[in-house]
Amino acid sequence: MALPPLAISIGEPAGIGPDLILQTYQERVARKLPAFCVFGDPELLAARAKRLGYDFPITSTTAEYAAELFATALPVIDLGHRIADEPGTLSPAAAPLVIDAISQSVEAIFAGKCRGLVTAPIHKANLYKEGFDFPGHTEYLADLCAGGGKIPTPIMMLAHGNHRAVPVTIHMALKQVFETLTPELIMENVRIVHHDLKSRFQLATPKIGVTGLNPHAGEDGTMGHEEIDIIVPALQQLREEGLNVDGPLPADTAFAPHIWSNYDAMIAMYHDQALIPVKAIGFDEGVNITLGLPIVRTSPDHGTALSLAGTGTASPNSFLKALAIADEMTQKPLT
Ligand SMILES: NC(=O)c1ccc[n+]([C@@H]2O[C@H](COP(=O)([O-])OP(=O)(O)OC[C@H]3O[C@@H](n4cnc5c(N)ncnc54)[C@H](O)[C@@H]3O)[C@@H](O)[C@H]2O)c1
Ligand SMILES: N[C@H](C(=O)O)[C@H](O)COP(=O)(O)O
Repeated sequence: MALPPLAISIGEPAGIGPDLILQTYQERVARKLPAFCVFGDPELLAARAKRLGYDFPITSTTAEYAAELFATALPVIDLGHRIADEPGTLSPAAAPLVIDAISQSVEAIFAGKCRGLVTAPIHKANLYKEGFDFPGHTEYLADLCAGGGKIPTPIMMLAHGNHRAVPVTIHMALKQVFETLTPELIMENVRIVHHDLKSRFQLATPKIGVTGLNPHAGEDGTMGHEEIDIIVPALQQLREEGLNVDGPLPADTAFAPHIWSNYDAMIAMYHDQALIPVKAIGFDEGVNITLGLPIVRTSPDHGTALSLAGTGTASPNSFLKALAIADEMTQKPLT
């Protein structure tokens, strides 16, 4: 039996998401891509396709028929929101489309109509203006996956090949990081990463590095106490549980490729500590993978790149990698 399609949420319509989706569909045969359907606005996609010179059909359908249609037309689940094709120009009116695309993709996955989600980039500030109450996809997806009165803890993992990095605190102001970090939060993150590396990446005995927070991992408490008070106790407890963890590693050297390569994942204390290395070694090829959820979700490692939207010059590489990883991950049972 044919696999259900992957869901793609359209992302910010003024950004490069629609361009990348169209370019990816155009390359479906050459790259032997898996079937996917877009949750979005078919008219917007048609207008962007015309602007970019693509002439394949774009058809409104339901997720059930998308895989069958995929060979002949780009299948779009029409969410009923009409947005003008104005690349580079943000409009708050796009927020309902962007948000519904994510939520309805998740609904289709839970209903077994789609098998995993690749998200095109959203413009976070544009959504906040319209009352979107989540810092990003990662936190919104956790909320959508809530069950039994519990919201799962989502983990943001950025991966460039086998170089994987995870921030313990995600989308928050730097000064909030100090109040948020606790041994419990670090342990919860490490346990989820350990679990998902085993179950989703077939790594039987994951080796995990954990960075410090302060310069030189605190230099024995002379440059900050979070290592001694928070990180070391967390690592001790995790070792007692049998996890293979090293740290606190000074964050400035932890991501040197010869050190990072010793670990299946490097866990850092805040967003930029973890994301800068992945984006620096290959902005074009990094993929954002959400762990800790009962669904598979991947995303390119870049944002909306408003100035490139509608120009046809945005690189599709990270988006293609995100699609490939979602395809691979959804062919193995999630445990
Ligand atoms: N997954 C997501 O939804 C996601 C990820 C990152 C950023 N964002 C959002 O995107 C918006 C813009 O963020 P930003 O400017 O910091 O980052 P950005 O990734 O959009 O752009 C950073 C730089 O990289 C370039 N760039 C980005 N993607 C490219 C591609 N595919 N090909 C060639 N060049 C590319 C841009 O032109 C720009 O110079 C923000 O609202 C941010 O929150 C969303
Ligand atoms: N922090 C991510 C990045 O910079 O690549 C990005 O904002 C995406 O976050 P979500 O996947 O939570 O939207």
